[in-house]
Amino acid sequence: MASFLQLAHRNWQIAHPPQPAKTSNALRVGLLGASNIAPLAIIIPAKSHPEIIIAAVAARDAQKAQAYATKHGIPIVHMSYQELIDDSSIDIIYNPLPNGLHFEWALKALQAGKHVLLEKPSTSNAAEATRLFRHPILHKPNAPVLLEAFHSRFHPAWQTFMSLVDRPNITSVYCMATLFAGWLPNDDIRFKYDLSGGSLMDFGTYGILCMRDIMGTEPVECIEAVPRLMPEGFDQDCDSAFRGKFKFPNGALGEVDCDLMAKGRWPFPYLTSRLPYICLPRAVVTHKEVTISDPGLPQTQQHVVVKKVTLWNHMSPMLWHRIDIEETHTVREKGSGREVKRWDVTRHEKVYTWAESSLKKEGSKDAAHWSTYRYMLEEFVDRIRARQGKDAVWMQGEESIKQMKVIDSAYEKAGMKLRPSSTYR
Ligand SMILES: NC(=O)C1=CN([C@@H]2O[C@H](COP(=O)(O)OP(=O)(O)OC[C@H]3O[C@@H](n4cnc5c(N)ncnc54)[C@H](OP(=O)(O)O)[C@@H]3O)[C@@H](O)[C@H]2O)C=CC1
Ligand SMILES: O=C1OC[C@@H](O)[C@H](O)[C@H]1O
Repeated sequence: MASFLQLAHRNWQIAHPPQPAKTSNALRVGLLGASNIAPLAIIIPAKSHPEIIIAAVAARDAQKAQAYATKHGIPIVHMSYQELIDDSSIDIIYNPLPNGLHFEWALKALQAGKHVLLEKPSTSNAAEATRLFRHPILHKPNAPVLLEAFHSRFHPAWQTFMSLVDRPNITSVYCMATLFAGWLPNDDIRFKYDLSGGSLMDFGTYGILCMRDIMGTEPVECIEAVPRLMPEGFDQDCDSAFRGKFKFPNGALGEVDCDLMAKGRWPFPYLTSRLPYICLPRAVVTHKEVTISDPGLPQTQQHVVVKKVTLWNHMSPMLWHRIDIEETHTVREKGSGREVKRWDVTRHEKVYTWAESSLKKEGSKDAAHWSTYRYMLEEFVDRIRARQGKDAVWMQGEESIKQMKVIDSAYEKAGMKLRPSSTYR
């Protein structure tokens, strides 16, 4: 009961953060589109950031833009995306348009001298990502800041989980996320090929990022790719689910499993004490057996450990998460290999703020109401102000390119078309 109240309180705080006064030089953000995600991803996080003002919104439909602005207290409404980008009072453009419009509107915003917070996946494919992140505009003095908004990696739970992984000894990584069928309509932007949809482009991007981050290197090859296409009558170039297996240079395997129309894999309404875990998004890392020093043992015996580390709810750890560290210890005879004894040790960690982490983050001002998006916003502003600390978390443009290369490789392995490139230059 106490932990349920804590969970409810934490989530209430995230939705209702404190609202300190804005500084006189606060950065002004313009929103492209009256999107579903902006309230969670930037409008609410901005409330508690003294240096961020949500100043303007533009939507294709003026009435929709006006209604959105009124609902969220946004002072300026623009009649078109271009008008927003041309607004000289705006410093930052937040781009949560459908994936297929990310490249064009991010580049237009950069060309207008704006910083850009760009929703994931950054672009439609690796060719676009390369053009965008290696654009000369980003490599001149005082270049604007461009960030692919992979919010989850900014959270201390993810960083702490990563510190528990023993990279050289990883044998496999499994990242999964599902959404039950019916949550998204069949004509959602995520299921339209022309808008660069697909489950791999959506939930799958988190899995790919987690896998790459955990491994700390790039896969050599996508060795298996199993898409489930949209139902008949809908866009058959789009995957509603995707499972991809990747081989890494040290032989380790990575598997990404995502489903935006899951049936029978979601626990509701058959909740039992065990089931809630079954379909929760998670990242699981298994390691090979390692020998550890155990001075209490006779010379003829050895002590080995196999470790598995799981982060439950890796995409939205601020709502709830748990890190499981499970170790299987074995003592065996060196010569014969005979097992002398075996036991399991399991511990759990929860890390909602840096103060709860075994890692330290110098100068962090975080608080219990910070979501993954709020952590990211802090780093984004610090980067714009050129005051990022030595422990700064970031997503480099080159990583965004690698991310899209892995996605492309999986679509190619599945025999599917790559998502279409924009003709904008
Ligand atoms: N970081 C995160 O946690 C999340 C990120 N995302 C990402 O954010 C982006 C948007 O997702 P979400 O907010 O759910 O999407 P929405 O369905 O709300 O679409 C976003 C906006 O796209 C605009 N749009 C422009 N052209 C089209 C078109 N042809 N068809 C439909 N919409 C169009 C609409 O703008 P207008 O108002 O002008 O009509 C709409 O407001 C995606 O890239 C997604 O991957 C999504 C959810 C979570
Ligand atoms: O990024 C995302 O996170 C939350 C999901 O519901 C959504 O489909 C996805 O775009």
